[in-house]
Amino acid sequence: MFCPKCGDYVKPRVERSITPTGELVIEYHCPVHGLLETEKRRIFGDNKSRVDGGLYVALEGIDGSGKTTQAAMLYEKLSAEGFQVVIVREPWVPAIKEFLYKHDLDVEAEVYLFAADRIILQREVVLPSLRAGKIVVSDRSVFASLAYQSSRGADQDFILAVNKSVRFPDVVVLLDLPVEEAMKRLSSRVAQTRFEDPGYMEKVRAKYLQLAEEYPEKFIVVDASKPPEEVNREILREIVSIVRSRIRSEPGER
Ligand SMILES: Nc1ncnc2c1ncn2[C@@H]1O[C@H](COP(=O)(O)OP(=O)(O)OP(=O)(O)O)[C@@H](O)[C@H]1O
Ligand SMILES: Cc1cn([C@H]2C[C@H](O)[C@@H](COP(=O)(O)O)O2)c(=O)[nH]c1=O
Repeated sequence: MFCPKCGDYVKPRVERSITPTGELVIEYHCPVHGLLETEKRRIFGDNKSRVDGGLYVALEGIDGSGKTTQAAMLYEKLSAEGFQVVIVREPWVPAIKEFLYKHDLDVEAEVYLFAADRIILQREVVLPSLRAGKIVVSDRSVFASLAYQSSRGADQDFILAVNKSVRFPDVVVLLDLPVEEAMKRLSSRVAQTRFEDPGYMEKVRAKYLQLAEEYPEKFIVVDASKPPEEVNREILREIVSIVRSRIRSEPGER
């Protein structure tokens, strides 16, 4: 892509996001001079395929592992395949998120706040969407609490007990990435959170890999250091094969 400020072609950094009204926004950034071009696409199509009981897919991984990027790509591809897809993100409630980011809390208080936020999100969006046969792609889930808060010393059984009324995802895609690589990716961000400390992230990464062994029926571990399209192809292959076994088509449709 051409950058007028560089006066040359550059390999852009691509950021994808989804607006609440269902538009896919793709931004192309020059690595030196920032935003070059914004592309907007409507991605709500005539999607009729329902998945029996819905499918709750969580994207997990340390900060900067590419969850948001992959969520947007999954939305785009699964919608194009004719599925109804809903994207959500934890933390969900802005006031809870702001409080958690601002204050260095006692870890058990942190567990309660993340769980309260999750319960609100599930009642408001996740559970009704699953009942309607939609695919819910969630940027983080209860497994984030199991990885992050236990890495700060919270007991795993305590975290499970606090989250006892929470629905667990059907599938957890763990985007596994070395911390050094994640920190490089995050360095271009203006605001970094108190959670993005390399030593802490090493513990969190190890905990996620341990959880993948504890819950092998749920976890798909993906090498997130590959290019985004390649990572997405791998995730999509797994999700589509699960979804195909659960499709409920409307009469006269696919
Ligand atoms: N596979 C990839 N290879 C290289 N860069 C990537 C890849 N995936 C995402 N990125 C870039 O890394 C940065 C972080 O990605 P993204 O925001 O998707 O991560 P995240 O896991 O959602 O982070 P956070 O948990 O902090 O919100 C972005 O600049 C994104 O463009
Ligand atoms: C759900 C959840 C999240 N966290 C941490 C993990 C991240 O560092 C932040 C969320 O940041 P993001 O950039 O918006 O993904 O919160 C956590 O510690 N425990 C949880 O349960």
